[in-house]
Amino acid sequence: MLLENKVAIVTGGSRGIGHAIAVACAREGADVVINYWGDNDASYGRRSAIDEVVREIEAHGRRAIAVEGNVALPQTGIDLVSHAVEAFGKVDVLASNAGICPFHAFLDMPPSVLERTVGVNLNGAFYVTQAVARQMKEQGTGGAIVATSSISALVGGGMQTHYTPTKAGVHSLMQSCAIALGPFGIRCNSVMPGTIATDLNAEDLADEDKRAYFERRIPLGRLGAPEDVADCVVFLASDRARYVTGAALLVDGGLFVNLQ
Ligand SMILES: NC(=O)C1=CN([C@@H]2O[C@H](COP(=O)(O)OP(=O)(O)OC[C@H]3O[C@@H](n4cnc5c(N)ncnc54)[C@H](OP(=O)(O)O)[C@@H]3O)[C@@H](O)[C@H]2O)C=CC1
Ligand SMILES: C[C@H](O)[C@@H]1OC(=O)[C@H](O)[C@@H]1O
Repeated sequence: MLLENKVAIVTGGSRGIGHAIAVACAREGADVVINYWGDNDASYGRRSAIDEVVREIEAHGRRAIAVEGNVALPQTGIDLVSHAVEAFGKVDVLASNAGICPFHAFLDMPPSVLERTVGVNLNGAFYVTQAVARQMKEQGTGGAIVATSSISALVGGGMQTHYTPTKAGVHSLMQSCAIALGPFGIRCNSVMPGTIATDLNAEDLADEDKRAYFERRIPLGRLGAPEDVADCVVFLASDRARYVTGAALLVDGGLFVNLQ
């Protein structure tokens, strides 16, 4: 098992890619602290979603706790670490994954949409990474941090002008943290998913033409599944990637390179 007896924190673990990461970590032998938020209209019933993640982790014979909290707030990272240490004694792995992408046109983008997106996606990744890295440094046994960036760190989106810079920022954050934290044996990498079918883009991909366009453009011929990303996160979090830090792994079925 790749993460035997490790303790992992996964932000945004109630749904989509984070759900798959949390379960993959457990399958590979880790106990997991799952963060979620649920502060939106569509979030009714999220508690049952997180309960299901806990059940799936326990079915792998591992322990799980769910911790509600908005990652945009510095205190949430601190709380996640406290809960992990109290419940499991340490933190070995962080999957900084929570993110939002409220599609919006550029010219009439309200400041509130920009600020919320930057707050959750970029500031949130910073605060949680900082809190976890402080704990890992104190433990003195290194650690692995894997952030969910995106193919959108490398290419644009007309309805994502507030979002793509946050994903470039997350990638850059991992590069700089690799330098800052390397001396403590803490590795920092990112995954860059392409188009993965989740709640984040369900509405966007309900457009049959758009969905068909992606399926045609992706050389492997299908949209990604959350598990495609989760397995790569587990690899980067594991000792198999012991000499990998500051790297970004595209998980996109070949979408990025397919110009023509
Ligand atoms: N889907 C895709 O094609 C791609 C996604 N990504 C990135 O992957 C990550 C996960 O996305 P995906 O699984 O698709 O999205 P989902 O919408 O399916 O899940 C988002 C998760 O983030 C949580 N979350 C949202 N806001 C906050 C917050 N303020 N504090 C804590 N948790 C929060 C949600 O919690 P709750 O359930 O409580 O609302 C949920 O668990 C994001 O960072 C996204 O940018 C990158 C590339 C492609
Ligand atoms: C939400 C989008 O469909 C998804 O998010 C990303 O980061 C990818 O670039 C996709 O556009």
